[in-house]
Amino acid sequence: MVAFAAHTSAATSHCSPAGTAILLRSGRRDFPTRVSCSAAAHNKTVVIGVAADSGCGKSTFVRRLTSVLGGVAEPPRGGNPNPDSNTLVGDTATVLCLDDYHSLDRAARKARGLTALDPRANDFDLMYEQVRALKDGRAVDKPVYNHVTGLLDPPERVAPPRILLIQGLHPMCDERVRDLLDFSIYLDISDEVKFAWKIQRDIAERGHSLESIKASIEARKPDFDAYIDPQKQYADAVIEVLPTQLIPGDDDGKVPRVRLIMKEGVKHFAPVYLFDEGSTVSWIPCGRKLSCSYPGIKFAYGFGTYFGHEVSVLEMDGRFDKLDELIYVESHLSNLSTKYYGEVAQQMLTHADLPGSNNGTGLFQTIVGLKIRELCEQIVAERAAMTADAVKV
Ligand SMILES: Nc1ncnc2c1ncn2[C@@H]1O[C@H](COP(=O)(O)OP(=O)(O)OP(=O)(O)O)[C@@H](O)[C@H]1O
Ligand SMILES: O=C(CO)[C@H](O)[C@H](O)COP(=O)(O)O
Repeated sequence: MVAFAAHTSAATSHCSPAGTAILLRSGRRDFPTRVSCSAAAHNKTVVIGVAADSGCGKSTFVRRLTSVLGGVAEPPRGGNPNPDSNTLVGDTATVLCLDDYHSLDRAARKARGLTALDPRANDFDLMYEQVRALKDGRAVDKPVYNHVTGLLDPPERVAPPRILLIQGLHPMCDERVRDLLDFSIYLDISDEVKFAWKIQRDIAERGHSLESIKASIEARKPDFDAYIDPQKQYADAVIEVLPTQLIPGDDDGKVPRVRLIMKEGVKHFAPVYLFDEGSTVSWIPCGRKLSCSYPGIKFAYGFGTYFGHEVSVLEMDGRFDKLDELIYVESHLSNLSTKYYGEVAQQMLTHADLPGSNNGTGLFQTIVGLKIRELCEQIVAERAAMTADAVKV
């Protein structure tokens, strides 16, 4: 049986260095922060936050999520779009990358000896003002951080969408921004797996050396521990990725053990369960209906506490051999928020090319995407009913 370890209950870490960061303003204040009215009604935009360190799967998760929400989210078009924009705009959802709120460009960070993870390199006041404006139905002129040049480009206009996804290093760091979120997710990748993913990507795609990758991870680690990692205590759902326990000593991340930690009591979010809600289950599905090559697959489900919150935890260790057999696993899970039988399996097959599609990272990202779709639909329906009631009165 897998132990669902309790985490420390006290929230001792803070995202801003003692008494300073979030009120610091930078040269970025020259950027226009004006907002303008649009047709969207007050507080109609649902805001979802996705937090993780760099290279930990935020973009992959957002791709799965926007696919579940419907339509394709693409870089902005029309006007004079910035080809290096970080924004994605779809029929239902707009995705903002919070790197756009870096207040110091690459050279200024280097000169001041700060990493992009440090709140002093980011403008949380502007982030709050603009997320608030979008949530209230007002368009904003949002700055653009250019990852190619490392410079701050002129702002781009963002209209209020039905669903706003804010993804990046700090969606839950500033209390004011955190309070605007209708739901939040933290992607918690263990050091061993993060290192393995980064090596695979940065050596294969970016030509970096092993030593430079190690050095860059080490350099960011103190700020990661101080400002990024503490956000997980606020998340409604956490996807934790750890080395497998099926192969002793294995830590290359190719066979991950993935835990979906779901807070109890979150409005519009009923945690997923395996077999029987409220029980403790360990399940090896390999056999006639699910092919498993070495080292096999093991699921677990149970309860625990996470930073003082009651949570339920679904865990998968191992890899799928054949994605088209996934429906067997799906049929044993409940509260999936699917619209038809087999929707999880179908989504996984559609995105079979994305990283993690053959293991618990892809499975749990897909499930969280479906839960978020239902949550958004319920919030929109609830607000519409409240508006209708107010009109009657
Ligand atoms: N589930 C996964 N399994 C294996 N590798 C993964 C997984 N998710 C992400 N990766 C690796 O990490 C890389 C970065 O993923 P992704 O672009 O989704 O992360 P990100 O957090 O958006 O990164 P960045 O902040 O650097 O833009 C991928 O190219 C892949 O190499
Ligand atoms: O953490 C990051 C993205 O999530 C980047 O490191 C950060 O945005 C700084 O960018 P650059 O690599 O262009 O200096």
